[in-house]
Amino acid sequence: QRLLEDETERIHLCLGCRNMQRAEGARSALLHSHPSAQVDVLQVDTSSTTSVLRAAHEFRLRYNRLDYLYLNAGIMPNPQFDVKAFFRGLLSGQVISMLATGVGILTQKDSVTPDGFQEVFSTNLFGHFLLFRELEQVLCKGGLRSQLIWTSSSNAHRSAFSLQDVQHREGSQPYSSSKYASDLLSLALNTHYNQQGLYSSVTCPGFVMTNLTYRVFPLFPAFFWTLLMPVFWLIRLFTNTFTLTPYNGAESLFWLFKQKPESLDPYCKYHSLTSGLGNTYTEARKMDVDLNTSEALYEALLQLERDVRKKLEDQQKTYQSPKLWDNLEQSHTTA
Ligand SMILES: NC(=O)C1=CN([C@@H]2O[C@H](COP(=O)(O)OP(=O)(O)OC[C@H]3O[C@@H](n4cnc5c(N)ncnc54)[C@H](OP(=O)(O)O)[C@@H]3O)[C@@H](O)[C@H]2O)C=CC1
Ligand SMILES: CC(C)CCC[C@@H](C)[C@H]1CC[C@H]2C3=C(CC[C@]12C)[C@@]1(C)CCC(=O)[C@@H](C)[C@@H]1CC3
Repeated sequence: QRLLEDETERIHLCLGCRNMQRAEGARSALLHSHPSAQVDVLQVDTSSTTSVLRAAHEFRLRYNRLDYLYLNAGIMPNPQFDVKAFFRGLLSGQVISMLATGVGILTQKDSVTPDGFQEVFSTNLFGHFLLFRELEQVLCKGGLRSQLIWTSSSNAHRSAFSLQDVQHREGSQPYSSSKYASDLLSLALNTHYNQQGLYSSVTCPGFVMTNLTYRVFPLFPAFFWTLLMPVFWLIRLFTNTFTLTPYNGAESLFWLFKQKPESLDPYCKYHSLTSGLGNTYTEARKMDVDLNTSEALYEALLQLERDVRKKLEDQQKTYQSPKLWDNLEQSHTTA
């Protein structure tokens, strides 16, 4: 919606969604407000490697150029709200930081996908990485610039992430770990791809009322959140991270669309913020990331990618099934 409202650009949108019914709903809503817009849909489930490879194949058949890839899909499954930690936080000097980041008051219960990956890691990070790798040829094309824009979070925290456990099999904060990993990966992608005209950035939409946040209290009806709105507007006087609406949350995603990518700082996260008076703006904040860790994560993801390709090739040989996508056998082993 924010992109289509920008009348200075004539854009062609492709919505990558796992649920086609919802995708068609989103498409119809966009066409209703922008009847002459070009909006396509493409089925993709970022938690499934075969779905990602199939979607990328379909994308390459349909289009020969991609300028912006918004990597937004994300989950925070089975969130557990730690009431004690919340009240401890309220009494401490850290209230604002706790409300802005949610660090320390939320844990999640993760599961394993049929591919054998942790679901949060696969959905929030690895599926996007694989999609990007598959779309490299349409992104890095003909000396033109292109941008990857990750929806990360201020919940991303170094303490939740471990290079020894990149999928976060062991801990109880897979969401924070996956978002910290996206911050690291973005830095590594800038190191490896800027020369080819590809730039990567991370954003945080702030605290937005969406299905993801409603699930924090699954037993409460939706109007519970509406009742809390005056409390949230009050909190907004003390922290600018309560953007609350998806429209406000998308501020930094749109802002990045308008920037020259080479002017962006690879060590910064771009935050959507809303002032006490309700004015929304974007602010760059330095991330707690370093080159060595980002490189190590990048290598680990490349290895996982090789494993996925090998497994699929073996499956195809065993069952002699026809190839579903054309460049599976292409070597992606060099980085
Ligand atoms: N809400 C907030 O306060 C914050 C959100 N974020 C991030 O913003 C992003 C959007 O979340 P938000 O809008 O809040 O949450 P929602 O749950 O409302 O939306 C998540 C979106 O991701 C899609 N999605 C989930 N899993 C997959 C998958 N496996 N394959 C393809 N699409 C998938 C969902 O599709 P479907 O419609 O089929 O469910 C949905 O459209 C996430 O990355 C989240 O981590 C970051 C900071 C704060
Ligand atoms: C009942 C109380 C009056 C209000 C409780 C509010 C909490 C449920 C929210 C306060 C800060 C919120 C928050 C998130 C989830 C819901 C809260 C903890 C996130 C963790 C959601 C996902 C993100 O990526 C973070 C940036 C959010 C940070 C703030």
